[in-house]
Amino acid sequence: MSTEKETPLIAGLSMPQQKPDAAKLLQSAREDGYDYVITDLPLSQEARSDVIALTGRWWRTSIVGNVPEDPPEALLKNLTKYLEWAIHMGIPAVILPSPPKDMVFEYAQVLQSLAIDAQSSNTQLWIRTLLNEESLQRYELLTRLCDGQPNIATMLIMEPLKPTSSPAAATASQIIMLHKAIGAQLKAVCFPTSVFLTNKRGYPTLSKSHQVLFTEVLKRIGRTVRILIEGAPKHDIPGAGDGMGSTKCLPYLQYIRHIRQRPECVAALDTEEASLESGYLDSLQRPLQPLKDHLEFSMYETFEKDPVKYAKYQEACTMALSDGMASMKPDSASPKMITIAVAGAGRGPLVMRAIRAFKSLNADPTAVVLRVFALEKNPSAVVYLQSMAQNHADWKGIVTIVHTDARKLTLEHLGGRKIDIVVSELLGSFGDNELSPECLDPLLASECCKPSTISIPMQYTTFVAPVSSVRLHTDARQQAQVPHEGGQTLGLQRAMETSYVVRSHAASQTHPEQTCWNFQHPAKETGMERAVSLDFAPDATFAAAAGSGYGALDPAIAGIVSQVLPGSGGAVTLHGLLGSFTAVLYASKDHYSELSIAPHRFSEKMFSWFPIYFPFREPLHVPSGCSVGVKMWRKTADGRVWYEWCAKVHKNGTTIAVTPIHNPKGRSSDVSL
Ligand SMILES: C[S@@+](CC[C@H](N)C(=O)[O-])C[C@H]1O[C@@H](n2cnc3c(N)ncnc32)[C@H](O)[C@@H]1O
Repeated sequence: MSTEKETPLIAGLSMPQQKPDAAKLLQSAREDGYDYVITDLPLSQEARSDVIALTGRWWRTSIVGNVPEDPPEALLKNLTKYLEWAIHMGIPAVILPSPPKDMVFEYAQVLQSLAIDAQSSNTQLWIRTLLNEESLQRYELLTRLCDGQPNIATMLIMEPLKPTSSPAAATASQIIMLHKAIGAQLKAVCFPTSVFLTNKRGYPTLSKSHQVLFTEVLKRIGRTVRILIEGAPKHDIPGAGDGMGSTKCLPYLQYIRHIRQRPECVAALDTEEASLESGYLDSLQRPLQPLKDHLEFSMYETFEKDPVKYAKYQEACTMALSDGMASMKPDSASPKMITIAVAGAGRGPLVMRAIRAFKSLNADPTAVVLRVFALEKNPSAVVYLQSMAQNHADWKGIVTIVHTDARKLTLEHLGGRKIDIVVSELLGSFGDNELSPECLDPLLASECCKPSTISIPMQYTTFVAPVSSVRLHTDARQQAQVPHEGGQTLGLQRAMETSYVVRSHAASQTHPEQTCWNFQHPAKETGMERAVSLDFAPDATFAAAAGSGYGALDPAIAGIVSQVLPGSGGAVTLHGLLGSFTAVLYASKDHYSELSIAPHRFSEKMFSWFPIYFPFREPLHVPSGCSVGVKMWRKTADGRVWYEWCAKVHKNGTTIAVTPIHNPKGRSSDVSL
């Protein structure tokens, strides 16, 4: 199925020999199917025929400006003139040279004030960046100097890859750098016509390594990335394709489209999961607080579309029921009753799955029967549950709705019956951050439960990893200005001391995640507070990008990137921490069922949870060979739970840099009990 229309590949063409006549180039490029063309920007007072040939609409939609690679001094002198004109014309994006080697500070100074001006015309500034450490570091320094200015982004220039004795290792190190670029606001990828090889039929094709890199880009940010073909055509194929234009560049576009249509790219971009997620993609959300707030109907509906979560719960219920039935002593007098309480039933999907699990075991009704209590504190959801209990054939006579906070359940609510199995889904992206422990522990310790009562989930473990992403950091900073409750803006301190749920393709996890802490039900440890110190050593540096880890990583590529590469502990800039969790729903001698969003064991195709981002107030630079120490706390007091976090950079026992402790006393963000 072609989905070209829904997710257009936005491709542009740059043919330096045809400049400056953007009007002519645009006409033939569009006939060939390109969406936009690149033209060198004029210096003020330079006369150009295309300025009068094209109306403003074309400049605003179909032209990307290019700042020529002048010598450094001339570049700095002319930058303002070039950009003033682009801003005046409302050109959507301008491509700029990489910062000159010894003039990054000077370049940043001019660029930052121009970028602020360019915001008025929504003009993005794309900095040419090569896929090598030096070029990426220079770009990163530039963006740090420009203080995460949101309209400064990177355009990656694909170069011919050097022949190497180990192509897999070469591709792996390129992928690591690619992930860094994606985390650094990658907006466009440029293929010079010279990187294309020629296939047997004379058509352009990319090397295997370039194909892997490009596929990775499409899988991650294919919905937003711009593609650019640059340079004179090198493949002259008479009568090739159906393009009408005279650019002879159609075969390059056809090849790019061909890669875009590969199943792995289409799968990553066009599944229902991807379209449901797209609203969340790279957009920071405050975590839900289902205990304090009442969820809306549409939110329950969205949750219920998850193809994995409920299947896993049904699996776990089946395991628990079958273990429970196997251990029952036969009693001919009356059937045994198994009592399940669903704590936080919402609209009832877990009730349904518990019933289906019981039915799947084909138990003899004279020997065992099921009772289900659906506990819910949201009055609107209770209305729905009541309707289900009265009308759904599978629920009638089995399900009782109890409108209560699970912490306040009494034996009276249950007609004197104690609970055998508590099923709940009170989990957040960081496992315990929707206060599952605070809700389940009182219930499991109450008169309603027995020492043998089983909880599904039985336990959950929280993970954390350092993350590099200019994009996430910039977006968190922007939250400072976004009006929140009561129309108040958050302010910078609060914005950077708040955690955000985000499905990000623009974040690269720099080290494998490590275990933070764990909660078990029934509780094995007393107290709800936790603290952990973690050390992320430099030699473990890898680039299993957070985005991909969450579902879309090609196992072949995952195999490559998770290798520890020689010299891979290079310098990196961290922008915060990425949290995730794994929940063991049920485990026994014979059975095991879990769900997980931890990148190392992600439950494929599950989209109920996205990772949680804890920002650092300022980016933290980690020089090559240094370790990162992370400390996190879960604190509780006065009916509130909150997290505090900080990090340090150290080498051989000496601390080189630290972040402040974020969110002390929960002054900026917390979860209400
Ligand atoms: C994340 S939703 C899950 C709903 C449903 N089980 C599902 O999977 O779609 C959590 C539900 O638990 C309810 N909830 C949270 N804390 C609760 C508590 N202490 N007692 C009763 N219900 C609670 C919320 O109102 C919400 O309906």
